[in-house]
Amino acid sequence: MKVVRTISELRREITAFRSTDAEGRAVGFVPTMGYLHEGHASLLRRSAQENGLTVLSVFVNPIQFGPNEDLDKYPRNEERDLQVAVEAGADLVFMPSVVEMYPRPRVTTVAVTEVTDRLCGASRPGHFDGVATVVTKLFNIVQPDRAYFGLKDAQQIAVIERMTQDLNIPVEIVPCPIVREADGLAMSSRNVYLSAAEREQALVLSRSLSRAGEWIGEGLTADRIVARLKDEIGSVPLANIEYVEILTYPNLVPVAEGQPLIHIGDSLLIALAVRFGNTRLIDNRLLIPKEVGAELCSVK
Ligand SMILES: Nc1ncnc2c1ncn2[C@@H]1O[C@H](COP(=O)(O)OP(=O)(O)OP(=O)(O)O)[C@@H](O)[C@H]1O
Ligand SMILES: CC(C)(CO)[C@@H](O)C(=O)[O-]
Ligand code: BAL
Repeated sequence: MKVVRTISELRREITAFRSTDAEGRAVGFVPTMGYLHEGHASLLRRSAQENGLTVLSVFVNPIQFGPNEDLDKYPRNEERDLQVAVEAGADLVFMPSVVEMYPRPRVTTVAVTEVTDRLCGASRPGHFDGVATVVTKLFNIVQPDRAYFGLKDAQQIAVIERMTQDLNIPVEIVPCPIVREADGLAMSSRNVYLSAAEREQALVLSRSLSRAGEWIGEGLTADRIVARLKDEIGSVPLANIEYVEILTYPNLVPVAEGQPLIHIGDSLLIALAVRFGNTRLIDNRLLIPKEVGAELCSVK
């Protein structure tokens, strides 16, 4: 595994791979903000299985953080990241500085509308402009055949899929299932911020999302299920709900009112963002039509 810090070095390595790989194998790309965990490792392993070269980027992208967010304290550990990366099958790790990625004042922004109107797009203004802009830059730098993203950030996948279609970026977006701790908590670099009491109470997120599947089976409508989720999460003393929403996926629009969800033909996303102290956690459950009311959709 090789570590590179400049765009020119990275391009040299990828060009060398493409021009010398006798079988013409594909380039897979896993963009991250580092502090790697098993969720990131699952994306790397999948890429390593499906491609001849797996490129990992580790870059805490300042332009996707709001002014009062956790950019300065976002967890970092380069040494551990490299260990996780090598074990999961990364071939090339791109760890650029902020100056390497943004060498001068930026006058260009990639803005994706509509699919960013709700959920994290609404609660983190400007966040997805920052994500779409850096992901476009990274796609242009790496020029991968496939890029791997986790469904924990389901809206991010919807945004990037739409962006690559609208802008004809020649990359296949591969959505990958959410990896959870044994007790159900979705893995996240931000879990490290949680106190023991917050960590314990945060289990309400995965627990209530599982119950929502049962409520769909009982024939409840979206507003009833949202109300029940809010009651269940709200009853946990340390939880502060930012949003709980049920939307169609990947268009991310509200479902028709008054209709039992079990009868809706679209894929559905049940998504939530909840604060425990200063830590903002997200989690979701994606259901595909034949499985509405039954199993969690797992994207193969
Ligand atoms: N638990 C998980 N399962 C699967 N993929 C994940 C998981 N957590 C993060 N990812 C994916 O890893 C990629 C990089 O995400 P990122 O580095 O922001 O990690 P993170 O743990 O989500 O961090 P945080 O939520 O604290 O920002 C994204 O595509 C993200 O969806
Ligand atoms: C895709 C991404 C690496 C862009 O900074 C980030 O939003 C993330 O880690 O999900
Ligand atoms: N995985 C999402 C990155 C962020 O929270 O900024």
